[in-house]
Amino acid sequence: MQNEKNEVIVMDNYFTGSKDNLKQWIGHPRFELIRHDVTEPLFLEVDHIYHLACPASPIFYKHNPVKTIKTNVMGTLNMLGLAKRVGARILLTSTSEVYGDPLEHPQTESYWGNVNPIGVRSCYDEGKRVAETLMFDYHRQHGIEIRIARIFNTYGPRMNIDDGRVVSNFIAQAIRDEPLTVQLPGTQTRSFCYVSDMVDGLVRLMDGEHTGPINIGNPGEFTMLELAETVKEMINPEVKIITVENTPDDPRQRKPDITKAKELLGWEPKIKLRDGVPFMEEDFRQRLCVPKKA
Ligand SMILES: O=c1ccn([C@@H]2O[C@H](COP(=O)(O)OP(=O)(O)O[C@H]3OC[C@@H](O)[C@H](O)[C@H]3O)[C@@H](O)[C@H]2O)c(=O)[nH]1
Repeated sequence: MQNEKNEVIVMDNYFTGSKDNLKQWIGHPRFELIRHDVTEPLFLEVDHIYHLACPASPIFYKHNPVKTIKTNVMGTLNMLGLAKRVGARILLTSTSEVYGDPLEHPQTESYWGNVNPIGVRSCYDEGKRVAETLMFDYHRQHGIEIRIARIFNTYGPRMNIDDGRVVSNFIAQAIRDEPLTVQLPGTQTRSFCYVSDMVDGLVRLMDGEHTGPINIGNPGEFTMLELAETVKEMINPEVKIITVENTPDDPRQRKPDITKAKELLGWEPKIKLRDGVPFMEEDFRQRLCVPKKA
């Protein structure tokens, strides 16, 4: 895929995305960039649609929950309408949040989840659940070719430094000599996937024969205290770790079962957290203009 001569059209409303991350492609003969909000219809001729639109950091998606659910419902309807009109294959990036606060561990794709329908996270987790429903209804009713990835926590260079998710927060805090803020109780777990592994999984899913849903995530599981200790040890052994209040409905555990991804896509993550953190540290140090201490 990477070396194919595809023409790529990127659509972004820049609510959380940045032009800076795209500037290297501007002017490329096979690249186009459109400022557009997915909640409005779009008419284009395409054969593959990667539907990734939606803020993914809890602080951003909770900032304007009505807009978040519109993005998931109207945005997905608009992209499915486009897929139907031009006969394109469409991939939805769903989320591990469809499992809510899971009572099964690790999470397999057949688990239906434990989700609060009226909570502060519902705009995102219920939004992505209805987006999955829309995908399957268009598939069954109109024969649209669909792919659904359930993405687990992902991190990597060029994330917004103030994104608010835990890996970027801890790395930025360690670089700035600020205490690492572990939200209570600190024993909650997450499994972190490096961005290049994630992209590889999404491309394999799009190009393969299986609709999904398929979990794409790294099964290496950490408590938030362990993550803070790891970042402290790797970036700034002097930094403090403090505990702070958590937010409602924070899932207590999360780890993908990736048997399906391995068997159906031949996909497995390659980069462990300890290998990925230094890449992100280097990028954040450059952007924050804080060189590594000698
Ligand atoms: O500074 C922080 C930020 C977060 N945390 C904790 O770290 C854990 C992870 O929180 P994040 O905000 O990074 O991400 P969450 O797991 O809550 O949500 C994410 O889940 C999977 C994706 O689909 C989405 O990107 C996002 O919704 C939570 O338990 C949170 O309480 C901290 O301890 N300190």
